[in-house]
Amino acid sequence: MEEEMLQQLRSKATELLLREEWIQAINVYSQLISLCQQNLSQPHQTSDPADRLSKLHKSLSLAFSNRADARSRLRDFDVAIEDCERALEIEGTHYKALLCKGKILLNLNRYSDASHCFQKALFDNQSNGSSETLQGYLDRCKKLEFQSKTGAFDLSEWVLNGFKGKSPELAEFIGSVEIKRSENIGGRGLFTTKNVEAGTLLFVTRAVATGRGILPEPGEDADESARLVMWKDFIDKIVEASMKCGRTYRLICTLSSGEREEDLGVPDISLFRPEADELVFTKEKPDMGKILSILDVNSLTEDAISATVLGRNKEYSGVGLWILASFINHSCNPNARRLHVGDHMMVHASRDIKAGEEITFAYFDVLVPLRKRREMSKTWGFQCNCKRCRFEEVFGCREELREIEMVLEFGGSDKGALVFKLEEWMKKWVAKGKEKGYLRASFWAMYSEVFKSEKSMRRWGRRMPAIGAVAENVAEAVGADERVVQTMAAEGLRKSSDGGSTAEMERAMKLGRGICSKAMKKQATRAYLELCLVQD
Ligand SMILES: C[S@@+](CC[C@H](N)C(=O)[O-])C[C@H]1O[C@@H](n2cnc3c(N)ncnc32)[C@H](O)[C@@H]1O
Repeated sequence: MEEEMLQQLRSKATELLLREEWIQAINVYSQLISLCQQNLSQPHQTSDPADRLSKLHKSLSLAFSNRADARSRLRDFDVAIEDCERALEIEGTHYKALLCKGKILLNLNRYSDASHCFQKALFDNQSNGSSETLQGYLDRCKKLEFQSKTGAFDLSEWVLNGFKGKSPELAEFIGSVEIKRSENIGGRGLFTTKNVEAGTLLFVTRAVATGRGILPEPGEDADESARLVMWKDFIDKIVEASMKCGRTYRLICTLSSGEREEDLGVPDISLFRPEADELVFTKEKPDMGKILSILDVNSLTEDAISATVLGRNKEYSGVGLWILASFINHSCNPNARRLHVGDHMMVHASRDIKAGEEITFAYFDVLVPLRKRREMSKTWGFQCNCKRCRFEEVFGCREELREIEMVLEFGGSDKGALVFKLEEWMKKWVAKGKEKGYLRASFWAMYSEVFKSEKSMRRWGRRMPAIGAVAENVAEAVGADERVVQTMAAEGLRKSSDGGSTAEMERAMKLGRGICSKAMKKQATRAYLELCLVQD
């Protein structure tokens, strides 16, 4: 009778599991678990009590590990791991429980803990015939653990194959960075702990959640509702992740909700290392209001100017929450950029950064004059307080710059003449290297137009600094930018096809590091830059 009831529940649960009806399967496994526990606590008249106990224990451990599997499919990792632990308390090398726990830990980026589970599972009798699968998981753990310890990522093959196939699997990685108070900008910010070269990866992090969709052109009727659907989906996913994972919610709560940033605590960077946390799961009921205001301040869109989305159809728009990246402040002379690969964000230096310098990226376009940047930072809810803005605040009142802005706004003048004038004024004002870079960046649109026009170059080229020098100066001041590198690479490609110098191409390649990061080797960087030129 006892066995009959257990068997009925087991068959029903297996069927639900096979049909991938996870919630119902979890319910039936919960009933099975209760029944096993009840039976274990009640003595029973039987000819072989030891055999009965052993069968009940087997049923119980299997039920726990199957419920863990169903829970993990719903990404309910905290409770799924608890189930694995309970199965393993009964049977220390339970194959299914170890496999499930290993997969969850791999998903939580705890590579060495996951590896430990897969190793142990290899020794279980039931692993016969599955050693290849386990070896596959062990190889993945090894590769990801290496990436997470060294920051040695390589996207070259994928880039050179034209982003065909699945995007490469990436580990999470935290390089030489720390969170500190930002004296210059305010609130907290992310800082380097040693000198880093342009292209160096600073960290790689996976989104808590993303929302993606194909949005109609801005202004079209359907635009607003498509955007709302994407945001709603994104917010729902964040709330779900906060409810299911105590650690995720705790980390989200370290972020700014935009108020009194100066009073917020400064979390230690180790908090963000997945392996640093003990597997102790305390649940807190997520506060919806708090989550919404945090998302308001910290959500990032993938199509920002300092971001490059690799390997996805450009028509897709995406929004996401990447926790560590949320500590990065905006600057109009940024020194970092981000690459998006699937749900991972790879943040790298877009120019050389000194130890102790704040890491910043551009929330909005910084290749525009101060007045435009002021408007944009206002829509972000802050007044930019960066070094470049402070410098241009003083220079910005110069009548000569106003004149250029007016002409640019209303059009009509020879841009070559304007560039020439600005260059002459900068000489008169004795502007230093970085300062020249700031002003050239502010008026990049006009420089670019001139460099791209053969007619303008014939007329003004000899009286202006070369594209290579201007581009390097701008990149030194505001970090490498795709548009600047593209203008230089275009000139390089044009000259090389004429059989001329490729010095511009070489310089573009050097700056390309600041765009592509060291995760792309030389050939891949070149292929990527050429691809950008074709698409331009
Ligand atoms: C994503 S958070 C950046 C980290 C934040 N400072 C913190 O302490 O958590 C964005 C917020 O930081 C502040 N912020 C970022 N860049 C800034 C800038 N250039 N000038 C002034 N405030 C800035 C604004 O309050 C903005 O809403």
